[in-house]
Amino acid sequence: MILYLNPFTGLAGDMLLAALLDAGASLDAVRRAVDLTGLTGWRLSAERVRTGPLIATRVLIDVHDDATERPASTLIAMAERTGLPAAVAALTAIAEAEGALHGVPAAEVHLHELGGHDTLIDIVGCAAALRDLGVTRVHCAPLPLGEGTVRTRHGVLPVPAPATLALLRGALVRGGAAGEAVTPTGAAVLHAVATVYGPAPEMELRATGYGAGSRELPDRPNVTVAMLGEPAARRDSQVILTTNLDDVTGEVLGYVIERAIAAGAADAWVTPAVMKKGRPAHILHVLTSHELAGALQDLILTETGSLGLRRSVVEKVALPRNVGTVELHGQTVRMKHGPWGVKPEHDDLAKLAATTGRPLRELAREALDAL
Ligand SMILES: O=C([S-])c1cc(C(=O)S)c[n+]([C@@H]2O[C@H](COP(=O)(O)O)[C@@H](O)[C@H]2O)c1
Ligand code: NI
Repeated sequence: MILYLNPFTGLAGDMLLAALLDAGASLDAVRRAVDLTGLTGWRLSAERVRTGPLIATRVLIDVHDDATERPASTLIAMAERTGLPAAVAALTAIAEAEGALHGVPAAEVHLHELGGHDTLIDIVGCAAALRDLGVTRVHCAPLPLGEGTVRTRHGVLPVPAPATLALLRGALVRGGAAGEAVTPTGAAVLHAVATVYGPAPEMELRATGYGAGSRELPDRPNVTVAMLGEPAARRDSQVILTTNLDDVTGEVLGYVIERAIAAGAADAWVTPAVMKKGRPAHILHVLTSHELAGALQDLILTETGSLGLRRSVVEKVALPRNVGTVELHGQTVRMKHGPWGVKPEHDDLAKLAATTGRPLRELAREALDAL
């Protein structure tokens, strides 16, 4: 599952967790993960709230008699008990950022506000929610940096907070948004899951979630928006390279097709044509990924001697398929299962026909019977 985030007014750890819960993550799964940390006396709930004109989810964290500051190493050890690598990575990144900012080794960092229970619950909660939703890739629109100052136990700091900025190295950011729009906790989770910044990836949208922040804004809902989708693999963008050839032998055409396939082309073929001046010719077509298009273009031009070709971007539609096998006359034959039925792999049948001397069509029937 792909997650695309629109940090409309910003992104804090609690807003991200709320957005993931609103998009369908299980609150029980999140609570079970937090429980594994060994933290005691905490309660986590989610409520539907109005923020501006929108209804969104807000998370509420309630903790009794807990420490409000901790060494970073304590939080990391607690996160390690959850078996959630993203939670450990996020807390380790906070320790490293804080260590670099304050000039102490990461292992000796003592966290103030960031050492509280809410940091642990937000980070472990986000990691558990991402796992529960089956998220494998996170994309995010440019993050609004906010402006002003923030009062911390370090004293007054600029916004974005130094820890947030350190955690956002490599991220796409933009101006705008009021106050502390992105917090170190939100930035740490984005960092830990190797977020890709930019426009929404192509995906089939499955669910959306609105995660509310704690502040009310005068003119807009204070939300982070989560969009969940499946990769749009069935509509893969590819390139077709074509060139008209009236002075190339059949031998060269066959050779170029073989070389193109060996170089990774998805397919290569020729069609007959009658060109200008009534010349009989062939059109060579090579279907390829964008990545291989350059190399295949060079191959075609070098081997055919053509002075040019056409490139067009096409949408390739591929139905889902699985490959199984059957054993036939002591050999393995691959069987392609698609939505339309099953088909034996021709290359395997041809090999079997060569070694057994049996007719190809009979072997195809036997392979289907062997299923
Ligand atoms: O706790 C520490 S050491 C701390 C460091 C810094 C630096 O930028 S350095 C900033 N803060 C502020 O604490 C809160 C934490 O907010 P979360 O929502 O991420 O829990 C935030 O205002 C930071 O700017 C704390
Ligand atoms: Ni700090």
